[in-house]
Amino acid sequence: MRALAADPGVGPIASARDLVKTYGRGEAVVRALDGVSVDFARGELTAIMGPSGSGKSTLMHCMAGLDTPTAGTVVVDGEDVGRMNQRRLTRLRRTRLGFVFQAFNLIPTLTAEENIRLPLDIARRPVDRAWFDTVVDAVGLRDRLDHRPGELSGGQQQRVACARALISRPAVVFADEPTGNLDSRSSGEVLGFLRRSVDELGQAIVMVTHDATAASYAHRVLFLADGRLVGELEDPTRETVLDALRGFTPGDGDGHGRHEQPLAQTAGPVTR
Ligand SMILES: Nc1ncnc2c1ncn2[C@@H]1O[C@H](COP(=O)(O)OP(=O)(O)OP(=O)(O)O)[C@@H](O)[C@H]1O
Repeated sequence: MRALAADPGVGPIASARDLVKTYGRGEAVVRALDGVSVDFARGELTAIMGPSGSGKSTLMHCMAGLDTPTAGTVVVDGEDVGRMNQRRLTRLRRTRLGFVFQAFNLIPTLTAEENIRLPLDIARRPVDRAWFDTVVDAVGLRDRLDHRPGELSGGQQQRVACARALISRPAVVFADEPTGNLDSRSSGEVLGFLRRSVDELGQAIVMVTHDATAASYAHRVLFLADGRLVGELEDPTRETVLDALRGFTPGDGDGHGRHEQPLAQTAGPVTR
């Protein structure tokens, strides 16, 4: 893969401060996020883990402007997401953010190449051929560009979705369970690509996952429990992630989870 110098910039590429998100009212209120402060670094793959219902997707959706926080601030690439109207939010998502979902969400009637170019075509922006080639070679899809999704394996389809997420050179790619529908070999291909796109292309990626192996590809893992950040691991391995997860005791009453090993407790923003 050809290494391109990423804009080093200054400060985190995305941050949240005191993020609260509640759903419902009165007795039925659910506090999905309960005061989350976090920084996501440039050129870093961050995994978010935690039990079902701990707020992982809500955090990602609030960071990406797909959901509106009840309180707190979200800044992405220097812009205060909470102050944007719908038109500016849509523009931010189209031009500055990339998305990869568990269901690949490819357009079945378009070829792999057309799917990859789609965000640029929708935004009526020209395709930078050199960048297109870099991304296509990085995902290893050069000889599949004329194929439609139905003619591709699950892993290949997800690699098309990854290339589509990167084609507009987004500030951040948000990946929600990107390997949830893949076998272990295809998962390895997709995760290897995501990690290389960070290390060699300077992309920032935030990935929600339940899978300790997937999390081990990250530079850093954040752990959520009951809408709060309860710990983090640097340079994780599958074993250290599993150890940390074993430290959670769902339903332990205080709602904060516990850890067998000294994960950083997150009273303030989690930063690298
Ligand atoms: N649109 C909604 N309306 C009401 N409650 C919601 C809504 N979205 C999420 N919740 C609740 O907020 C809490 C956090 O949900 P969220 O989907 O963020 O968790 P998660 O950690 O991503 O879970 P999972 O791993 O199961 O996907 C849960 O209790 C969930 O039921």
